[in-house]
Amino acid sequence: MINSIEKEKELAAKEAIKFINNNQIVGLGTGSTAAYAIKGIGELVKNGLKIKAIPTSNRTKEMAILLNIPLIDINTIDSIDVSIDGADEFDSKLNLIKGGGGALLREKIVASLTKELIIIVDSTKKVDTLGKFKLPIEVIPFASNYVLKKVQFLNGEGKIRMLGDTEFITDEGNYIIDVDFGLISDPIYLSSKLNEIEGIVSHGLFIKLARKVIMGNNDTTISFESK
Ligand SMILES: O=C(CO)[C@H](O)[C@H](O)COP(=O)(O)O
Repeated sequence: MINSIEKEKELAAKEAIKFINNNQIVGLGTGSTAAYAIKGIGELVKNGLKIKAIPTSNRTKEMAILLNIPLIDINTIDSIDVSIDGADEFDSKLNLIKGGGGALLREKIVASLTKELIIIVDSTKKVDTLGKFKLPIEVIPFASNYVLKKVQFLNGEGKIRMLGDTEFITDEGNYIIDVDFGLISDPIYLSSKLNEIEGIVSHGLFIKLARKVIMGNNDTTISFESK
């Protein structure tokens, strides 16, 4: 039996894939919610949809290959028509925290190249103020201690993400530091301060990137559009 949160993820994904059209370049997100969309896109491709896709992680790439979704090299295109990805939190301005799955760097690059970024979530991801979910920050391993110290000056308490006894390593060979900033009242300010710190490759604050958030809500979906 599929539980209600999984149902919400699946409903949001099914709604989002309706926005994909023939001959588009499509960004494929990472995570359990994005996986429902990728599965749905696989079905559409099987039934004749012609797209070229750009995966945001090695995991997603493997899934796309298994589903025979044609891929294209991101370095050969100028823009992406539509991307579908998940999020760890979103607020009423459609600012996001992403990176729970550790793919934020490629996700943010894909999001930045995308004309229409559609975020799909279950109803637990909607917040008044971002920050209950610790902010993932991708750092080069050489700078991890330096960045831990620097985020303290921004009132952040960080920990290097571990996988068992060793550091979690991203697809780009970096570490993730998960930082508790408390509630983030000014995500634009925090984002700009983090962008100034040497050694941070990317962070999970996605500001003004999402066009639309589709949230599963019990047996239906609710869409939030950016203004
Ligand atoms: O940002 C992400 C991966 O880096 C995911 O989109 C985010 O963590 C949400 O994942 P899920 O859909 O499994 O809750």
